[in-house]
Amino acid sequence: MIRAYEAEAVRAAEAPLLASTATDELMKQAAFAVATEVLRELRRLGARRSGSTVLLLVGGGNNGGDALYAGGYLARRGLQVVAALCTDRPHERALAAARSAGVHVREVLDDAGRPRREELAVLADRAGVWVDGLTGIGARGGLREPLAGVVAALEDRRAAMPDEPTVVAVDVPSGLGTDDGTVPGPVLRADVTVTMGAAKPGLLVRPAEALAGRVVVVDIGLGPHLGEPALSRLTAADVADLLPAPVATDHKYTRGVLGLVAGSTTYPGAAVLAAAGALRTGLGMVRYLGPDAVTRLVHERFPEVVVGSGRVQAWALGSGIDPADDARAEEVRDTLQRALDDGVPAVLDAGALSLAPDRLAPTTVLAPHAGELARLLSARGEDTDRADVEAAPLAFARRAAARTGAVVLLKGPTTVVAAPGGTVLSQADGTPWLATAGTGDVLAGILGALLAVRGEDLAAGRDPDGALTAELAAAAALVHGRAGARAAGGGPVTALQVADAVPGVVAALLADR
Ligand SMILES: NC(=O)C1=CN([C@@H]2O[C@H](COP(=O)(O)OP(=O)(O)OC[C@H]3O[C@@H](n4cnc5c(N)ncnc54)[C@H](OP(=O)(O)O)[C@@H]3O)[C@@H](O)[C@H]2O)[C@@H](O)CC1
Ligand SMILES: [K+]
Repeated sequence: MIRAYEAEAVRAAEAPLLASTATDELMKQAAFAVATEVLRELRRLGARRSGSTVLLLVGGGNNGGDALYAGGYLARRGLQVVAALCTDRPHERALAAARSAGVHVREVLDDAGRPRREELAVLADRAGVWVDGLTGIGARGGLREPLAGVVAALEDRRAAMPDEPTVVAVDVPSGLGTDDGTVPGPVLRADVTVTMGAAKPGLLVRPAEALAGRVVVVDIGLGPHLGEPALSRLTAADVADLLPAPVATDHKYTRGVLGLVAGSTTYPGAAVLAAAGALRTGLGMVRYLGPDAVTRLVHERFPEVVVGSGRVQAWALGSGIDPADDARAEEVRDTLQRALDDGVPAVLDAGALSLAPDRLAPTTVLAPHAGELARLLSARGEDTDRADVEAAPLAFARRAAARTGAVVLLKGPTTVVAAPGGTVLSQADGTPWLATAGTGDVLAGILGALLAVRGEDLAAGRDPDGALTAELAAAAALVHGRAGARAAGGGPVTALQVADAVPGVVAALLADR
């Protein structure tokens, strides 16, 4: 599990260590890790960058101190290091250490405190690696001047350079929404982010995540002082632990039965895709409820699907359903109400989202994309649209979970899952090729199967804050993403191919357990 902590929690965890260690000890550890990563990048870049300098971008806080100490280590290794001071109050001890190690220091603000763009451009052009120590977790809101101007000038310069430099961010890319994953203003996009003590939520959710590059977490001993994470990301090992493999005494009812209300005469394929997702994930049985024509199509593909109602451990409702079809809408509403009354978990996507009652259960998963989430909240009196959600998916997933009392799985290039009890997860396991019709139906099937096989652990109030439900939703996103990547193999992929790749993914996850 990758655990991410907000700036305040990291500060609180640092406090006892700062009190008990010598001056700048933690900062030197952090700086050493940054220097190590810079050297690794230079090695990776090889001869192309030999003789090039390292440019330190130094702000007025401890983040700039990290960069200066890192520069000192690099200068002692024989590299040409230039520190561009973007503040009139640099960290004094770190600056002295950098100077005595041979770092060249340049002031890049004029007397009025504005960035000297030409001088900055010359320094930027000469450097193969930029170390971004402008601001870290101490910054609040979008970057102010002069740092906003410094970042804008550097981004302009980078765009004009034939050979882009490698940018190594100290702790977080400067300007990024550390806690909320937003991009509130100019941000210096990084290729590598060396983050201290623990990951931060903004490094694991869009849109900020896309500007952080590869994230390296440096252990500076905060572990015992950190509490509950603000956000987590499941690894393959975590997902393997969540998947119960069948045992010899299992039969189809103990393995879990999923009830599927999906597909319509307008979108019959959605039922096939959701069934495929569920069956390929592995469960005892799928029961299908739908129109005859769709049932025939499902049966042609999957004769093992059982038609008609009966006992189930979970429901998947909504894929390919037109909420304007009154009879079908009624069926979804009735089924959902019974599930809620009986404490049976359910996943709702597509057509079922607009049919959900105001309040749901923590074992109900709503699986919207950004536009659907905006409509869901708008229907509950909030004035919001797709662009708002895409700009702050973490905040909106949380808000929707709080508002509905359900787990919310917000689909996107990174999937955000929020539970009403506060658990939040994000998964980025897929491939852009997954943005194609029908893959959402497959995801609903995968998640439906996971809810069914873990149905006993979710039944009748056993997951009161939605924490396990949220983990299963995140696990479904991982399985779906990996299946997409496996099926795509770097090229286009269709939804049914994604479903067909799921058994291989599940087998690989279980084999590594
Ligand atoms: N403590 C330690 O030993 C350790 C600390 N560590 C490191 O310290 C970092 C945190 O350092 P920090 O708390 O000094 O804050 P930091 O991120 O440098 O920013 C403060 C500077 O930014 C400025 N500023 C603020 N908002 C701004 C804005 N919107 N736009 C523009 N400027 C803005 C603010 O200016 P001011 O508001 O004072 O005018 C001030 O100059 C952390 O990320 C990690 O790298 C680790 O290595 C572990 C050991
Ligand atoms: K930074």
